[in-house]
Amino acid sequence: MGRIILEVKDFSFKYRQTKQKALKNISFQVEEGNFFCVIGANGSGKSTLCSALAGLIPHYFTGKMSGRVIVDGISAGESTIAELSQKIGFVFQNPFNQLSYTAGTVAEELAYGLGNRGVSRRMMMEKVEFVSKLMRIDHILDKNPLELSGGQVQRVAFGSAFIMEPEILVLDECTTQLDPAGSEEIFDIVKELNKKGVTVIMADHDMERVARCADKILVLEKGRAAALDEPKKIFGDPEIMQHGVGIPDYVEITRALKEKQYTDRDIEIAEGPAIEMVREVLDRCKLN
Ligand SMILES: Nc1ncnc2c1ncn2[C@@H]1O[C@H](COP(=O)(O)OP(=O)(O)OP(=O)(O)O)[C@@H](O)[C@H]1O
Repeated sequence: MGRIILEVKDFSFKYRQTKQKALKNISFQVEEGNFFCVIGANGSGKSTLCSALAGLIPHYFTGKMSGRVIVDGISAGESTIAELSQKIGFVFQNPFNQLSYTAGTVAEELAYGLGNRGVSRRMMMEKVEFVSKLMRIDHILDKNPLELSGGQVQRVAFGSAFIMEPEILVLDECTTQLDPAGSEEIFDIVKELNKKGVTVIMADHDMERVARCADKILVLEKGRAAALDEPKKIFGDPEIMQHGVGIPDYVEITRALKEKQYTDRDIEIAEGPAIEMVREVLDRCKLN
């Protein structure tokens, strides 16, 4: 087992305005370099968990909290958001909430966090240029962030997170404003960063994407951890849909082939191996 970079210990949280707890006794560990996904029905607590990992709980959202979130040895509850931001970058569902609202241009918005870190002006400009090209926003660097479309703001939010070169990225349904092609383009960048060693924690509704990316999956159900395992075990469990989550199409197809005894292979969760299985079955049908 690799080094544990993030640990959640018996964590519970209730927003001040609500009666029910949004998270109940959640415990898990994330290994450095892993791609860790969080899935669950609407309202199951995914965003609340992401907020706790990024330190927005308890520093921004108030309520009743117990248990601990430990990020690379630091207790999130006892350190500041500024300290945590040295280690964690996040992109949230609503990118407009992530704008600084003090920057006059996209370039200033991207450089905002670097300014707080005392990075030299030359270095800042180099980094802004690199990240803006990566996120394909180099043509809007002089625009006011408040005049951008949702998709552009989402790209700026990603750029602002990437520019800080965090060890951990927390992504909460972070491509809601992008079209499918834009969304895939950004996930290719996220996967590339993950390959280079960045730990990714991602809440997402797209089960194909989760199955393709995740090393481990946490299933939340009404604020509780309903399951925690590798993708093949999670999606291979016939009971998984009872927790309010969908399964990738590839699992449905390969499970049907297995149940109807067209194959004795195990279910597949990803596109490539699932297509291979369907081909094998078709070839065998042709021979018979
Ligand atoms: N800022 C908030 N103030 C009060 N209650 C909140 C707040 N944010 C979330 N909640 C409540 O906490 C519970 C968990 O919500 P949360 O947004 O974490 O779930 P989710 O799994 O991310 O849902 P979705 O998939 O719809 O984004 C819900 O009952 C929700 O109403």
